[in-house]
Amino acid sequence: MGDTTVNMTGGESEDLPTLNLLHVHYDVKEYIGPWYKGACLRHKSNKKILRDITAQFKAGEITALLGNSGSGKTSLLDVLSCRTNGGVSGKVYYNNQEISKKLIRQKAAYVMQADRLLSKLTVREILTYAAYLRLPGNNSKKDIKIKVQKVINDMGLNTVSDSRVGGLIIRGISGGERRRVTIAIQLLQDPKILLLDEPTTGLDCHTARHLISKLVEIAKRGKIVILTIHQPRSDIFRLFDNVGILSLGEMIYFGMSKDLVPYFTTLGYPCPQYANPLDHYVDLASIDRRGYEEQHNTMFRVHKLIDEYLDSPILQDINDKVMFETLKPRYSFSYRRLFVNLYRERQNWVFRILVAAAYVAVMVAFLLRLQDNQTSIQDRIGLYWQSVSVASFGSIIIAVPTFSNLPSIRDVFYREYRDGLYSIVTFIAAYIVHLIPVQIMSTLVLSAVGYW
Ligand SMILES: Nc1ncnc2c1ncn2[C@@H]1O[C@H](COP(=O)(O)OP(=O)(O)OP(=O)(O)O)[C@@H](O)[C@H]1O
Repeated sequence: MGDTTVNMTGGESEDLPTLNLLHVHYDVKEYIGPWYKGACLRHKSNKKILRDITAQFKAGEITALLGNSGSGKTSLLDVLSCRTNGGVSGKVYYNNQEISKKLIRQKAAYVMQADRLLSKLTVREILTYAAYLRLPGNNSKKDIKIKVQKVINDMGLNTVSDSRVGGLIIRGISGGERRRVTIAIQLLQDPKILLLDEPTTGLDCHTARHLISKLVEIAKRGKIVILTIHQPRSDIFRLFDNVGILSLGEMIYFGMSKDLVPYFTTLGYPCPQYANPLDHYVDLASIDRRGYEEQHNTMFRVHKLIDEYLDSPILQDINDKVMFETLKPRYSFSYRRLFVNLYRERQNWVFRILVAAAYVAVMVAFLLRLQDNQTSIQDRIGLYWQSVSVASFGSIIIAVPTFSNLPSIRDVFYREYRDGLYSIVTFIAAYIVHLIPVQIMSTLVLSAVGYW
């Protein structure tokens, strides 16, 4: 599979890198009771943080995750970045490859909420030291300088590149610029996936919009950009390609931002004329805990929204896309490659043909002696029994040349299985499927000779 295939102008080619989630659940163990009882004596309970999350994030697109506090936005980013401390079930794939800590370290960068920057250094110095620490040692001084300048340009930090960052006592660059420096540090490694936990928190509306515009530009260069956000302005909402709204750890909407209002309108929740759609629908997905009745009513509404979304064509469409992109291609590529490899193994084919030809010769010699009378019936039955067993005995003979090929197939399988490219079942299924045409051909030949 190709990697980044989005061009610099934002134009997309067919094979975009994607991050797919399929029925992801995230649970943590909670210990209830006083701490001095220790982990063994305290009552353990399973806390469900995320339930049945299916989503697709594509390169070139920016996705915002929203929801009230505690809805599971940060936890979803944690799952995507393999930073969880509980049990994650379901599948998360990057480009049809199941994610692992190693893969995520290579492909993704995570920008946390807090900006931890050394106050006495300038923006350029901070980025240069970060580049020396993060980039491989074979980068020359000149390469580092070029990369630092590139991220400075990308994040629009040119005017402050030689200013000190500053801190609480001595003021330096602004809050928005500090955020952009933090993001620029992560961009040094040219990640394919950029995850940002509430990047606009603490910024005024104008600075927040400017920051999101920069992230849109970064996404257009072929990155997958996913961020969590609280109450974005409506002009910021329009910048997002996709929106995911979470409540109680479940999705109530995941899809294109332009489809958000039509989707909720069909459910009977149109957006009031002058309201910000995101504010309105995040409110709709929130639990009001001020009183029993309010809590009961809002809980009921949220569960209804979750059920509606689970039955929606939007989720069905995402589900189909994720299934298609994760399971089918790997199966078919595994099958196709095995087939091409085995097809080109001439000795394998020669043996198969020789076995079939030898058996046909025996059969013909035997059949020629048979006559059309009562005594030959027993011989004919014996011949048919023999023909049935030829497939299994033939396979044992054919296994001799196949075994010479097995070590390489086995080694490739172990490597790719460890990399999470496919499961054992997929590989065995591909191996069996590739044999079907050969088996059909040889069975047809044998049956035809037997019949005539
Ligand atoms: N390791 C953990 N152990 C126990 N509970 C956890 C753990 N991680 C998350 N949670 C709980 O899961 C829920 C979701 O947390 P999360 O931080 O993902 O919410 P959020 O939507 O990002 O909230 P906020 O907007 O306030 O940051 C919360 O109730 C939180 O307490």
